[in-house]
Amino acid sequence: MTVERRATKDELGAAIASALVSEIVAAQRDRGVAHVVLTGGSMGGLSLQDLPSASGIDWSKVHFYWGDERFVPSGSADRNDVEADKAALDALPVPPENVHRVASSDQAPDAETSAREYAETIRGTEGDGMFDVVMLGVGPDGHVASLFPHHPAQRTEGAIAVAVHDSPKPPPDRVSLTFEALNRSRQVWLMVAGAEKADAVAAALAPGADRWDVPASGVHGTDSTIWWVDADAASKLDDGDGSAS
Ligand SMILES: O=C1O[C@H](COP(=O)(O)O)[C@@H](O)[C@H](O)[C@H]1O
Repeated sequence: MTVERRATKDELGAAIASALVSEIVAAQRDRGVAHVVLTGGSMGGLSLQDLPSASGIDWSKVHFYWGDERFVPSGSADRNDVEADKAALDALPVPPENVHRVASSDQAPDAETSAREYAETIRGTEGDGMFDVVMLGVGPDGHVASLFPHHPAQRTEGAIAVAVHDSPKPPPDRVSLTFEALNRSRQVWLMVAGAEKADAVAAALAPGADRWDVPASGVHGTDSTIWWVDADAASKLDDGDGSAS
């Protein structure tokens, strides 16, 4: 596990965006194709800012997914894919069939159907659910994707995606990748900026942290786990080894 610190949110976003381009290039070099999971929230758009100007990427060999999605109508400002479209996807020559969106409330009768369809899509891609990079925002309560503290959806086993109801953060109905699916990624990046997240970062990185209490503590890449934090989010960590002060 590595903690990558930058002074400001903008510097953090720039560093992540540049690293993402490098990882897509590396995945294509090593395996011919890149599978990247996007996030919504405050870091979602910033993490994608370098993609439109990136060189050396074969866009026909990049697949995009989302770690979670809000179960609302297509095009709603609440959808995580709307922000990603604006930030980068609209400007990229990625084949639409490589952009694996979670079905919205006008496309699926309920979040359970949407989650099932999303899982089938993921299972059917070349990566077979093995992602190269999963990018995750972290909420002030320590949630990642739509896996919230003490919410039963966290405990889903044997599934790639789960319907989430009664989310403590609106909107209440969502679809999320499960811990099992998130943890099949080569790299997991947790991206956090702001003083209001400092307690969550410290709690997630504290020895013995329990994912039931702090979901962000329960996601790990098979190759690496990187906590990308700005100075405010890192303010309750000690001198940089990742443990809480
Ligand atoms: O609801 C969500 O929240 C998290 C964190 O969002 P932030 O605005 O506090 O950064 C986000 O990562 C997730 O994708 C989203 O659905």
